[in-house]
Amino acid sequence: MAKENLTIINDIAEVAKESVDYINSQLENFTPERYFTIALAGGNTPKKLFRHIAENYATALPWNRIKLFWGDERCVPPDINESNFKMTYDNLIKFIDIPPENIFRIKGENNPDEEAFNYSIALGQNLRSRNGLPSFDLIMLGLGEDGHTASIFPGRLDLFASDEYCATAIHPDTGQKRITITGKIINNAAKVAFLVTGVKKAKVVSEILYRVPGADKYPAYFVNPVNGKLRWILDAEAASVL
Ligand SMILES: O=C(O)[C@H](O)[C@@H](O)[C@H](O)[C@H](O)COP(=O)(O)O
Repeated sequence: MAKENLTIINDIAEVAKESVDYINSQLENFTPERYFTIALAGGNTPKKLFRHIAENYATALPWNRIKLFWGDERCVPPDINESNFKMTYDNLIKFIDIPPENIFRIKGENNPDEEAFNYSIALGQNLRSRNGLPSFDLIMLGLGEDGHTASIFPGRLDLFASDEYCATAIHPDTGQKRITITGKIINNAAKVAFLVTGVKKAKVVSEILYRVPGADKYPAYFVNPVNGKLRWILDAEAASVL
């Protein structure tokens, strides 16, 4: 892991400012009709980041030129707390002036197989094509203590070889049905940024970053954008055994 791909933060404000500056700098170089496409992470870690952006940068981004997607979603209705969409809505979307047509919710309440297919179509229709596959401008990923990312869990490394853009998955502990983008889509992004906090993630972060033997059991180990950039953004606790 090249050290320049690793940032240890003291405050989520650093990530918020860097994210806003990066998206604006990219949009400055895009043709006027081109959108910035981003796949957001779910879970709890993004909450503080989203809320900081909502409170400090709600008008600092041209939301009409940004399309929001998710890297994964739980197969639940969008109005319950388990929903990654609800988490994003409550902490970001409800505070920003983004056109509804720029929000591509994974409809987790629908039939998972059908929705995975429908979301794959949406990716193909809305993302730039690179290497013959849809390419996000930015994918934000979280990391589970078991080394999963998006909803690619241990034992499902086949989702890094799959030619599908999206797939269904099952949370190994809860049995919860999920829909996730696949490894090829993740690794076809222009930029992928892990945001990981907390001491509970420190061991898996260290094993992945230092490629220790056996770390290839972790799906996140295989995140390495073919033409893009990979960033690990950690707080001091998550970086505590590096
Ligand atoms: O739907 C999800 O839960 C996420 O996409 C998942 O990949 C998450 O990023 C990790 O499980 C970390 O979750 P926390 O941020 O809650 O630790």
